[in-house]
Amino acid sequence: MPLDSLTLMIVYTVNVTAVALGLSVALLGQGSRAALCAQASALTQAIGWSCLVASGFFRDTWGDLLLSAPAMLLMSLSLVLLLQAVRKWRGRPCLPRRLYLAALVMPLLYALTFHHYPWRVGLANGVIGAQMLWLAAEAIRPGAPGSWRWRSLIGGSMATLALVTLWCGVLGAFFTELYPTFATPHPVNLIGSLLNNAATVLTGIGVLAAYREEAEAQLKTLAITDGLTQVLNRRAWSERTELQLADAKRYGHPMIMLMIDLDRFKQINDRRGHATGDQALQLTASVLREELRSGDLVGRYGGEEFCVLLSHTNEAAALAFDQRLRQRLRRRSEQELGFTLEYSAGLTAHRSKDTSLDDLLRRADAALYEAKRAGRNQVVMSP
Ligand SMILES: Nc1nc2c(ncn2[C@@H]2O[C@H](COP(=O)(O)OP(=O)(O)OP(=O)(O)O)[C@@H](O)[C@H]2O)c(=O)[nH]1
Repeated sequence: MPLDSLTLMIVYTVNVTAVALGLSVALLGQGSRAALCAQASALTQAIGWSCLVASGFFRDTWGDLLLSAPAMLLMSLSLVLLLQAVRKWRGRPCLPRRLYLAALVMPLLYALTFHHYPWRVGLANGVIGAQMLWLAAEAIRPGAPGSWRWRSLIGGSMATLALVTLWCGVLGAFFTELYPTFATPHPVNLIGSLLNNAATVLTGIGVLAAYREEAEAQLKTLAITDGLTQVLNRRAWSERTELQLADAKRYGHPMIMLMIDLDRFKQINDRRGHATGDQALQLTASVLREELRSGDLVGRYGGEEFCVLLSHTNEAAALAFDQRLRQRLRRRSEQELGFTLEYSAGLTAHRSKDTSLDDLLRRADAALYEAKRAGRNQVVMSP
């Protein structure tokens, strides 16, 4: 029995609606902007296809125009939304808002040229096919985050659909008698409908896989980050420092550890409130991040105590770093908090006979204690 193009399209519309509803149930309220874009994309696509199939029952009447032009708008919009989701998942900047307006241009031209079949079919399929190609390229392009699993599902589906859609456009524009309506039982329509069905399911799975990856990455970041200051927490800092120290031992790089403790922090809390104390900690972390180089490590070691590992650094450079840090913290705290933040620090260099991180921590801690005892607001180097 030959395949019936219209039935395939109706089945496809049911399928795309089911995927859209399924994604909404699975992802709604998960707090990911990319997942929200992907859900909105699936819903607009489902409504768009419903309009397009319905328009087939009003061929060449006002009803046809009133249903198929919005269908083009929704399909184009759906691809822009999925493109935004993929870009977010790949850590790329969002596209400008005017792109959403650009999605209006094709449906407008489609409506204006509605009575010129080759034009409108060529235009609509050409633009939608090009959008699919862009989306496929964005998913597949190397050099940005994202596992090959979801990228190949979304990229592969979009690339395949782009070819079919562009081919429909060529047939409609240049071989109109072979392709008089989108429901013509032409092989490209039949194959297109089957591929659309498969691609919708695969894209839906790709979206779920991308969201899962995003959620996993967020959990990993949460597990290693101090919630208040956004620097490494004690465990993550210690683990990474151990690795760097092992490297330093093997290759003989100079390494410095600096233990920093804010001065009279209890007074700040008592006099200005805990919220100001928290702001002071956040400011200190921000100043530390600004001063550090990419290979250095900073972690929150305790309440108002930070540990810094300066790699490829000798004592003189570490003392210069301490001076810069002190000045910047003083300037920014006066500007942003309205009082001066100061700290004491203990500094020690990595030695070849150190057996573990604890050896450095012990010396840095003793030096810090000396700095406090000597009147605070200074750095003491371990002998
Ligand atoms: N606001 C705020 N305070 C914290 C946090 N963690 C620890 N603290 C406070 O930090 C203060 C540390 O006080 P102390 O150990 O006496 O140290 P200090 O007042 O800085 O005195 P010195 O170190 O001798 O200069 C305590 O009052 C803690 O409650 C935090 O996350 N937020």
